Amino acid sequence: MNSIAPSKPILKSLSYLDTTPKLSIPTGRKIQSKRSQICNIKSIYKQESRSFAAGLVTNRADWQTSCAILASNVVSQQGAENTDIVTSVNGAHQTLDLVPILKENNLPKPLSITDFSPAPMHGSELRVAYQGVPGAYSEAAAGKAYPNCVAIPCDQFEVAFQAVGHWIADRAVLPVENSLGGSIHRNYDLLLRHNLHIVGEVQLPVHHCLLALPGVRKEDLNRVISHPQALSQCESTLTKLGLNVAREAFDDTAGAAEFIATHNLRDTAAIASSRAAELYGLQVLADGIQDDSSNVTRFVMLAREPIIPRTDRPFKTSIVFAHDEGMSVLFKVLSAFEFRNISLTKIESRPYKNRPIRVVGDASTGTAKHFEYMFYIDFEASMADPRAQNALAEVQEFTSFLRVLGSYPMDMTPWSPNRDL
Ligand SMILES: O=C(O)C(=O)C[C@]1(C(=O)O)C=C[C@@H](O)C=C1
Repeated sequence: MNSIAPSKPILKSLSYLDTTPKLSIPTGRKIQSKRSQICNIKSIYKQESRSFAAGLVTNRADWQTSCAILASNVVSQQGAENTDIVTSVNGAHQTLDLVPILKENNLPKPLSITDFSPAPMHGSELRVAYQGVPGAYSEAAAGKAYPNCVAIPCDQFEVAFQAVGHWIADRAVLPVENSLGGSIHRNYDLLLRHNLHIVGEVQLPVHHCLLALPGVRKEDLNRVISHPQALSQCESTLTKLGLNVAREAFDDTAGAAEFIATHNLRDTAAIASSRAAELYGLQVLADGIQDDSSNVTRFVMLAREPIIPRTDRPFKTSIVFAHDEGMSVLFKVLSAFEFRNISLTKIESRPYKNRPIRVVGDASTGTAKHFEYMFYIDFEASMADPRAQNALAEVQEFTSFLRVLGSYPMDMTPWSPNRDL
């Protein structure tokens, strides 16, 4: 997998574009507001970088000429699509040539909303958008899903969705659920708001490390920063390590590592991958700090077009539905699957009160409807399977709104907690 990026700095944050009506509050901030103990130090630094970046906004020609495919070879490209190449991402650590300052690097800068007007030229490689910076688990997931892809970092989940919608990328690979931290709600909401299709899933074993600048000891730390999911996946271990220090949320794990290196923070550690340590010149203070060794994140692969469902291999189908009369419909929907012996693998509900949805009836006239909740269900059957078709025909009768988000091959890759260590 390669990475693509403009070689000049670009605006990283959607907060810079607050006047753009389409955009909502970035996920990271939303989570932080719920976690009052977590304050985002990054915002302070963003103020500085705004004025810095303002002078460097790239134009179309700039963007196109500066787009470079960097042969970063972030994950091994050996093996076919289904081989588990995550091993090399979370692999055993080599002795690092530790440099106290961040090396001048050619790492890709995240795609931001400002990059959308110019459509960059591209070759035949599949361009895959992910949220985060190089070294993020999402980048590893993109490499696992599409081993020969060009990975495009995006600063927000929303940007990754839009990158596919605007043909900047061909696919997006985004996390939806972690075995310890639970659902990534933001992506459920965005699945509904955007018209992309789920074309696959990939399960990524997540092996966290505690990273700090070379020479820093655990006793020097006042703060641990990372993605909120990563912080929650390591909560008990941090306490066991005696790190009862402030925990602060960051947009992504690798971004937290990069931040420490860029700002030479000797009192701060990041939770991130060993690859992030290598990329940003940090040392690994503790290895495998996730609270459970079988820590897995499930990612979905998104495309503009759906794939044709098949029955010659295990498929999963994801749907979202709602009904105007509250939750009572849920029982009926579940029985439509139970009656046909179809197993459910996931059920999620999201409040949806303040956003009307346009429901098109038989006469093709749209009516704006308000629903209290959206329900998301994944079930183990292909849309080519008559059982699934009959179940959905029944679900459609019970509900006011139903959308198939995708019918796609299940990730059957076997893995064991120790294999990626
Ligand atoms: O921050 C990263 O490295 C990510 O790829 C994001 C993310 C997430 O959103 O859950 C992905 C996998 C891990 O569960 C932790 C963080």
